[in-house]
Amino acid sequence: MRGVWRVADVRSAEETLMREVPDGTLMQRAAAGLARRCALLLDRVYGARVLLLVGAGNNGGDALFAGALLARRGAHVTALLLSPDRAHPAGLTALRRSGGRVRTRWDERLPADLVMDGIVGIGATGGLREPAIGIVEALAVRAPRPIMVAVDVPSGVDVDTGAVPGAAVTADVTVTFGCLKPALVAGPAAPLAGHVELVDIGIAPQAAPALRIAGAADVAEWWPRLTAGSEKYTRGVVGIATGSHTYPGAAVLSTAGALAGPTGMVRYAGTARAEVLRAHPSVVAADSVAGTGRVQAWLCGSGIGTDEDARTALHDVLGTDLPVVLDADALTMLVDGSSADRLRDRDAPLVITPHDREFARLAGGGPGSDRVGAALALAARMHAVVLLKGDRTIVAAPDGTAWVNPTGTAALATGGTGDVLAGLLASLLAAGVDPVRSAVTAAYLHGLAGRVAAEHGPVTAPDVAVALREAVASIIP
Ligand SMILES: NC(=O)C1=CN([C@@H]2O[C@H](COP(=O)(O)OP(=O)(O)OC[C@H]3O[C@@H](n4cnc5c(N)ncnc54)[C@H](OP(=O)(O)O)[C@@H]3O)[C@@H](O)[C@H]2O)[C@@H](O)CC1
Ligand SMILES: [K+]
Repeated sequence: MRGVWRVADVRSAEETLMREVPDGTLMQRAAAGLARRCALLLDRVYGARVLLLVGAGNNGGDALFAGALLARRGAHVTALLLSPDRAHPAGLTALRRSGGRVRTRWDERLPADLVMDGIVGIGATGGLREPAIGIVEALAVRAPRPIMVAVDVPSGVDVDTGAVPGAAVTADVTVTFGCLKPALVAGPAAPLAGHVELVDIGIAPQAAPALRIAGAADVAEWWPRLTAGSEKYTRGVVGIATGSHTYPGAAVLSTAGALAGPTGMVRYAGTARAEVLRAHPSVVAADSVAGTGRVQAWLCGSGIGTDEDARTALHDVLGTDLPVVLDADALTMLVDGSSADRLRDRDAPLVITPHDREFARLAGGGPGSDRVGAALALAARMHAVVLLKGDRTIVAAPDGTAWVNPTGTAALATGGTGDVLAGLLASLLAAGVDPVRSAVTAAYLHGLAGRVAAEHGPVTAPDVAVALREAVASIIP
């Protein structure tokens, strides 16, 4: 698991360490790491043209010191000072001593193979300001486009939320210091960071992380293991109440997702029985939730519709004392409040998997640009684990912990992939995995499956279901 920390926690960790090391040490470590990464991005440092965009704070200081290191290796380094009176004095001296040049006016002709964005870092408030906006826009359309390296964070993003309040830098690479920050991994800011490289400068935040990122090792650890004594019932049985005559595909896809999971058996309940059995002969099918044998968790929602039968299915699922995943149509049915008493009376885990429009219906407004904050608020209100789908899917728990999924891919933005995800998630719950871990694991493997499927061309939801097995096999020993 990797942690992601907010600015206040980074600052406090920085202060702790600064009491132990000589002045300027952290900036020297940051600049050395930054210069090393920039050198790797350039074909050749000697003779390369490097442009530093230098703001008024320490972020600009990092850029100046890194520029000095590159200048010593023969790069032609020019620093453009955006607030000439406030540029980091020691950084400026170092750059000048190393042969770097300093400019205080933007000129379209300033050459650049690589641009270092040291406009603003964790001291940012609001979007970029002039003259930075004009300069960043001009560089973004320059041909050939220079390599854009953001120092610590892309300038212009809201570091704590990942919102992008105005103009911002789009980086190819962000070299960040000490620890990851929310804007590098979540919200609309995350894609602006490009490839994120972490430079260890010795800080170790003590606070709980604002966000967590699962890795393959976590997923492998959480996935239930088969033993010699395993049999279908001990592995868990998952119940799937999805799809209908009108939408049998949703039933087939969510069942496929469940079959890729760790449970030993899948029971289907609903009117798409025939289609499910044709596609997946190992499934045991019934017409209704009430008529289904014992299961350890339920998935209810996608393609089930909102008619009387669908309402009965939702009512019956929520009437159990089992973990439940609600998706799509089930979320729509929640909004009218008719299941409120059932929800209130439940102690068993509930996981909901909305996309933005479903989220808006449930929460009374869309997630906005603070997606983590919005997901956490809904989780607390509904006493449910919220898996908010997106390019960087968020998993938020009622206890205030939040995760962001690192494996997402745009290839998954196609109809039916959410059904596969929900099926897998329900299977993990039925196998006894804790609800947050189930949601994080399902999102992780679903993202990997999307990537695997995309290697073979345009992706459809059935491709993702097939690729899920390969994704599981690549992670689970
Ligand atoms: N933490 C660590 O361990 C280490 C941190 N280090 C580095 O220090 C950085 C933090 O430095 P910092 O605190 O000096 O703030 P910083 O980000 O340079 O910005 C402040 C200046 O920007 C301005 N400004 C604000 N918003 C703006 C906007 N939207 N658009 C334009 N300008 C804006 C603001 O102006 P003002 O509002 O005062 O007019 C103020 O002058 C950190 O990100 C990392 O790179 C490393 O060196 C070593 C270890
Ligand atoms: K920056």
